[in-house]
This record gives sequence, structure tokens and C-alpha cells, in this order.
Amino acid sequence: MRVHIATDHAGMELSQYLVEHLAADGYQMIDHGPQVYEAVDDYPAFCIHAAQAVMEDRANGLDSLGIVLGGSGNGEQMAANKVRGVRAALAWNISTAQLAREHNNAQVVALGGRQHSPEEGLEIVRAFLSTEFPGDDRHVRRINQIEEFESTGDVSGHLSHVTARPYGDAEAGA
Ligand SMILES: O=C[C@H](O)[C@H](O)[C@H](O)COP(=O)(O)O
Repeated sequence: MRVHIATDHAGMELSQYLVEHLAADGYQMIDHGPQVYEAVDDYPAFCIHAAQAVMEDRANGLDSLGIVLGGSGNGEQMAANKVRGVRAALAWNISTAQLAREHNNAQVVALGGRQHSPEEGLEIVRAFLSTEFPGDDRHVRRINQIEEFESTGDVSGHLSHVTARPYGDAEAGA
């Protein structure tokens, strides 16, 4: 399996550790940088580039996955999720990594390099990469609703499930 990985300065140590160990596991690792440490570099372009590469591979029939890293993983997840079709999940333990695949069919995992030891980060990423999406109907249905909104900007067809009730100050002003 091909794996695209990107980081910023805050995730570089983890990124290098993951590239080395995942390549030894047999994954085809594509490193989208940065290649040189710069303490003030910015995560969006690196992460977006890696996420785009995942989607390009998938459009060509490859089941590639992606890893985006930073200090928290938050901004990296946000950036990756701006790429059309990407479902990027922030994982902070093995369970959330597995659930990102099992329930959300995430193609990209985000991790915070400042939140985990390299060894722990590797185990979280291994859990993500080795878990399949079983395709349960309820999860497919929910993913389809996200994709519907992404392509149409509208989820009103599902609004029968949604209520918005004002409480507190909002109730007084309603
Ligand atoms: O969500 C963003 C990431 O955690 C970044 O890696 C982080 O904001 C970088 O922080 P700093 O520029 O203070 O090293």
C-alpha cells in the first residue's frame, strides 16, 4: 500500500520515525515534506499536497492512505479536509485510529507530534493503516450525507432528523 505523509516543523521527528518504520513494514512511503527543518514553516501546503496525492491515487484505482502531522494534528486535519473528497480524522489513540477507518472510512489520519512519543505514534498509525472499512450500511449512509453536502452545499433532505432549540440567552432572544 502507498502512504503519503506530510508534516510541519512540529511533526518532523515523528514523521521521520514513521517513514523509516513504515517503510520497513512494507508500505510505499511518499514523503511530501518538509525536507528541511524550519521552525517557522506552515503546515497547510504540505498537508494539502499529501491529501491531494491520496485522492489522485484513489482516482487511479490505488487504495492509498495519508498521514498528516503537526504539533497537535488539528490544523493539519483541517487543511487535509479542504481537499475535495478527503475524510481526515484526528487520532489520539489506537481506538480512534481504528474507528476512523471502521466508521468513517477516513483516507487520511492526523496526529500531533507533540502529543505522543514516536513509539506511540507509530502504533496509532499502524492501527489506522491496517484497519479496513467494513462498509456497514449505516456508516455508508452517513458518509454519503457528508459527500452530498460537499457536492451540493445542501443536506436539507435529511433535516427531519435535525432540531435546533434555543436555551438560556438564546431562548430569551428567540
Ligand atoms: O494545528 C497546528 C499544529 O499543531 C502546528 O504544528 C502548530 O500550531 C505549530 O506551532 P508553533 O508554530 O508554535 O511551533
